[in-house]
Amino acid sequence: MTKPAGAAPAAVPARALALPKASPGQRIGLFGGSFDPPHDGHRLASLAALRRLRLDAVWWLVTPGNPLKARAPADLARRIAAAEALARHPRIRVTGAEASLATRYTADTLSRIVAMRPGVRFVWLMGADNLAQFHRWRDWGKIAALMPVAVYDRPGSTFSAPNAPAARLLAAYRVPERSAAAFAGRRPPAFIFLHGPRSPLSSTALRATEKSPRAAS
Ligand SMILES: Nc1ncnc2c1ncn2[C@@H]1O[C@H](COP(=O)(O)OP(=O)(O)OP(=O)(O)O)[C@@H](O)[C@H]1O
Ligand SMILES: O=C(O)c1ccc[n+]([C@@H]2O[C@H](COP(=O)([O-])O)[C@@H](O)[C@H]2O)c1
Repeated sequence: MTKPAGAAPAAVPARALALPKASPGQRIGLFGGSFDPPHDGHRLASLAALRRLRLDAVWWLVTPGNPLKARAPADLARRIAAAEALARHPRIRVTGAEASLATRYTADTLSRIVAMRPGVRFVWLMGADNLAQFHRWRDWGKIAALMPVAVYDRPGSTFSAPNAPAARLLAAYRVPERSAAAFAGRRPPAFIFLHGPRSPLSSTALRATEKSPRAAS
């Protein structure tokens, strides 16, 4: 049932606010996103990263809000619940930990996560569209210095992403796809562009096709 406009945000369950556990040496992909709503494109990119980068798990970091997006996303509890329902994979973990860390910018979030889970080999994952604006993120160079960055191909960004300002600046650290299996163990900065099956899905398109109960009847 659709939530009435103006309803108070639902509470995020405590288990979803805690940072997941990981052991030193484990390889964890961090996939930050609005997930508003989550879709199979998120799942496709996550499963490809799990397999190609030989990750132990991918954590979906459902953000309280992308600092570059003016539009506020749907409430966090709903997005987390939807992401959990969609992920359905033993190695994909959905977390709202960024909200409890009370960080707004990814560089700050990742600094905290690295400090809280010493010895874990984290990789920052993002779709190719985000690489195009990565140079506009706060302290993006700090992110690249903190952990290897893996970019997954996405329709509309296949050819533009490698020419994005951040991609040019990271070009000297680009690792060929044939070395993907050892990528998570590399000392940052390291950057890889993964190609594979692409999904045309986007949250923007899904929001546009969402029907109100009145329109659906
Ligand atoms: N179809 C897709 N293929 C590859 N990566 C994707 C795809 N959809 C989203 N991503 C990546 O997933 C991460 C989270 O994206 P997000 O939750 O904003 O979804 P989105 O579909 O891009 O949403 P929106 O249309 O609202 O911007 C980003 O790194 C984004 O690049
Ligand atoms: O830190 C920043 O400056 C920054 C700017 C834009 C986006 N991000 C993060 O990038 C991730 C993807 O965002 P989105 O909205 O494209 O799903 C999400 O974790 C955001 O918080 C971070």
